[in-house]
Amino acid sequence: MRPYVIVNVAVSADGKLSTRERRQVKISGNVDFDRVDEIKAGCDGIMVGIGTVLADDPSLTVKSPERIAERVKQGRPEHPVRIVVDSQARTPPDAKILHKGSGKRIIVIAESAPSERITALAPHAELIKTGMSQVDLKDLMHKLAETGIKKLMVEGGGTLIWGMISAGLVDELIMFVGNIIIGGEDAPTLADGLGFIHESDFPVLELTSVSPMEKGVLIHWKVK
Ligand SMILES: NC(=O)c1ccc[n+]([C@@H]2O[C@H](COP(=O)([O-])OP(=O)(O)OC[C@H]3O[C@@H](n4cnc5c(N)ncnc54)[C@H](O)[C@@H]3O)[C@@H](O)[C@H]2O)c1
Ligand SMILES: Nc1nc(=O)c(N)c(NC[C@H](O)[C@H](O)[C@H](O)COP(=O)(O)O)[nH]1
Repeated sequence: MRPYVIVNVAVSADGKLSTRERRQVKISGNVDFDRVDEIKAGCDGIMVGIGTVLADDPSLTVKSPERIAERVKQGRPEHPVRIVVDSQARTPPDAKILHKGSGKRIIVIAESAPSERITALAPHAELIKTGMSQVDLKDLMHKLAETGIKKLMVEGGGTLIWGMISAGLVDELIMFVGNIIIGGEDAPTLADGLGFIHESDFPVLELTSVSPMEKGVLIHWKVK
């Protein structure tokens, strides 16, 4: 048992998520941000990797007051449960994700996380421990499903998305491809990590829709 997992990202025309300095870049505009907000509002959880928290300091809250009101009307919390995959508990205790907006936060750590960092984070978030030196994403999905997370959005970055895809944990991939080229062999891409070697291991996608949006293209894929 695991949640239905949607990966949503904005990439440049050359497939990058940000610059090689991991500086956040405006790839899409307000129309796309509103589209992302709608998906987020429809999910029970939203998850990012620690690299994204350190680079962007996102809050990952639902932004539209109407969507928040609709969630509350349905008896759901204002925001999806916010989850950080953070093996060594590096989330800064003053990170926006821990302080902006109401609701539950989960920091997912590995057995080897230093105890003093765990102590610093404990007042701000629920901690889930899984995996020895790195978070065990399969086990995490199982645990999240047990807490009632049925639909989960993953917003990046490239290392976490690779981890999720290579473990066969992604159902849908939604990507906005923008009209800029970022370049740089060290700039994060949609799926970083080690990469597959054998063609037989490549996850195969099924194209479900393509549409022009803002100055780029919105692509929906299903993972077969
Ligand atoms: N354009 C977009 O839509 C978008 C969205 C999110 C992030 N970003 C960008 O992505 C960059 C961050 O990406 P990143 O790759 O450095 O970091 P990331 O956010 O993918 O976090 C990676 C970290 O997650 C942790 N982790 C623990 N267990 C793991 C596992 N089993 N598999 C994979 N990771 C695991 C590791 O500590 C790893 O270093 C930033 O520059 C950010 O701006 C862009
Ligand atoms: N859709 C989209 N277009 C972009 O051009 C871009 N750079 C991102 N990147 C993802 C971004 O990092 C997070 O969506 C915000 O950082 C959320 O942060 P807030 O909740 O607003 O604090 N996303």
